[in-house]
Amino acid sequence: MRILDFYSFICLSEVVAGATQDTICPLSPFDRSKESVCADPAIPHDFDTSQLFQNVHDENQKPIGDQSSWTGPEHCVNETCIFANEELGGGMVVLTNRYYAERVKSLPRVSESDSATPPPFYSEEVPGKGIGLVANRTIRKGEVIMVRSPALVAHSGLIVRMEKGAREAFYDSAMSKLPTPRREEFMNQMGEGVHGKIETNCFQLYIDGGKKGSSHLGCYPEISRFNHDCRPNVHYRLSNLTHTTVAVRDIAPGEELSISYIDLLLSHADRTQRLSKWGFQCSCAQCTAGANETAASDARLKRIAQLKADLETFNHTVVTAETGAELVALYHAERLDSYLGHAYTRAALNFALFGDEDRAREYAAAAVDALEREMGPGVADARAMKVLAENPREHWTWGKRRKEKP
Ligand SMILES: C[S@@+](CC[C@H](N)C(=O)[O-])C[C@H]1O[C@@H](n2cnc3c(N)ncnc32)[C@H](O)[C@@H]1O
Repeated sequence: MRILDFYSFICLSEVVAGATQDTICPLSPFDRSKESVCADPAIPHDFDTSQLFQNVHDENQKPIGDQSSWTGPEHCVNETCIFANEELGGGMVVLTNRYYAERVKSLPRVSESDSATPPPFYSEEVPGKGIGLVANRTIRKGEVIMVRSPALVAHSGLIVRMEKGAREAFYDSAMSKLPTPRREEFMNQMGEGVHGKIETNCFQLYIDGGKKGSSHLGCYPEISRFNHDCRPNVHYRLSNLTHTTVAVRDIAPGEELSISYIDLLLSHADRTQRLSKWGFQCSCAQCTAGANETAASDARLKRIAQLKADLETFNHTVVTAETGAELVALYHAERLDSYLGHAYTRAALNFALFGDEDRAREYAAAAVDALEREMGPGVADARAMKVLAENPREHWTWGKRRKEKP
């Protein structure tokens, strides 16, 4: 049995480029190489509207805006139409078919008031990267920086398939539905025309939990000013349509705020190749380090991949109680601050399997702290780790099967 099978009870989502998997299955903003993780692009044409609210309707959650504040469908090209809401987050347009529009309308409302106020950053030109966000005060690890709803949500497949001329007119019409400040914010983003801005700045979302054809792009104009760093100091998560950014380490005044656009566990060569698809060469400290440092980092990343594979195999004799601790130490050495939740989780479970009570408690408590920062307060994975931290001996993994090597 692979240990991953029972991890999946606890870790509902695997870390995918710094995001969590939810009603929307988010990937990195730009990392289209991972599309197959969530869905393939086919659109459900015949759908039963009685099923629309099945997964997302919750009596206690207000849907995303008053239904009457939505306009559309308008300007339909084949099945793709414009739906707009001037009230939400300063204005939102949704370019999709009727099925997904209904899903979007039923998602919970975003509470932008959870953002840090006044903003703990300013924007300025950063050498070699265009505009970026810079801290205007110390930002503490765990602080929520921004909570935002998108200005534009577009069905990736439908937009790509649209004939270019029709698409331009469609975009013009969509932009006209946004209130002027929101439209200006959107149009100020990097990229040529609306399509270029979508390609450069938007995050991949999977409405409908990754079901076939549910891939959309969500554009958050303020978030799009975050530059990429291979060892970012800010983590983002997407839940429903809400984009939340959180500091993963203390950030000093004057330091640039960064997120990652790609999977951070890739080697230097793979990261470079991945980022080149979006037309830039990464100038972060990790990518511009000397040859020796780059080789040492790549060696650590290789070892991380090996340890993760070993830990996933239930009866693996290579694994000792210390394997998880080594994994966590490597994550720290690599400054993978946005991925610590799962590293600590793996280590805590491994200590429990070996019957080491103190270390299971210690690592499970650290996992709770990291998971809540990365995935949000009270997330199921963190709750599961809390149970382990409180009483390792009662945990179902306690002392099970895995034995120290003689
Ligand atoms: C989402 S935008 C980020 C904000 C952008 N700098 C601006 O002026 O609006 C992504 C673009 O920023 C630039 N960029 C982001 N991170 C970078 C990095 N680490 N190194 C070099 N350029 C970067 C690239 O041009 C990239 O296509």
